Amino acid sequence: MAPAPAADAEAKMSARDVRVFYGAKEALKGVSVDIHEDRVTAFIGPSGCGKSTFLRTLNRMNDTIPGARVTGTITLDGQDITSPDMDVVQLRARVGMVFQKPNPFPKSIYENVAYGPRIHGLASGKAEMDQIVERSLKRAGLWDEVKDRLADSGTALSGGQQQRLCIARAIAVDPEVILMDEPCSALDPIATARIEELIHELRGRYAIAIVTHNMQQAARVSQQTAFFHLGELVEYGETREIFTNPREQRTQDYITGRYG
Ligand SMILES: Nc1ncnc2c1ncn2[C@@H]1O[C@H](COP(=O)(O)OP(=O)(O)OP(=O)(O)O)[C@@H](O)[C@H]1O
Repeated sequence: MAPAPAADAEAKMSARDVRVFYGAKEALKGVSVDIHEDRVTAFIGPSGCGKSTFLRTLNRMNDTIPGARVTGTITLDGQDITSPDMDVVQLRARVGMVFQKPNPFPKSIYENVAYGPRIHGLASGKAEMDQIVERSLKRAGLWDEVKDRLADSGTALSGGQQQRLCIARAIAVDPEVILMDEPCSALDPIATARIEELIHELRGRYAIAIVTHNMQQAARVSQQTAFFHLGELVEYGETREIFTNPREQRTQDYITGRYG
């Protein structure tokens, strides 16, 4: 196999030769991908190919899985995040995550957003916290729908609203990167369209990486695409190229629906 290319100094995050083992099983086999500040990067591929496993390496969520082991280098602004010295609580504030199933805390809408800034000491008082909550909900496109009921429970919102609340919660701690793991798969088409619009609006402010099994969605929201198959990164490049002129036969077969 060719040696992994050097880290891209322009990239927000660079993964090089990343391998993930669950016990003895190698689920990810030497993946090298860059995440850029001003772009949305989509991870696509058939079920079980390792998309979510790779996404989780970017903020060390695999640390929470017993038996999981990660090798290789992953940098954030040039700093190696795999180092044992890395403060993972700080890392997960800088590299936030939104999950497949909306998972608001069983607390008020306000508290869902204020929780992170409070534990990270980002607000010096109530007025500042109110501002953070308002700004985060506005950026997540939810403010107008909830501004008159901030004390209501986050879990009482619709699925799409709950997912936007989770995005507001991620935004509230002022992250640099947002990871989204199939954020629309539990949502109806209207709520999905709303999240896709939101991803467009957030691009440029945050580096975004999204796992999706929906190729149309990858084509709509991303500028870069990485195609995974059986734990390998088969092809990575501009979304337009991947979908119109893939270099690899396996990519061609996947995007034309031959498997998946
Ligand atoms: N916690 C775990 N323990 C053991 N094996 C795991 C674990 N999580 C994932 N795997 C295995 O690692 C491989 C990659 O899984 P992963 O969930 O990353 O794939 P994926 O491409 O995101 O799939 P999907 O689209 O179905 O979510 C699969 O073979 C899966 O069974």
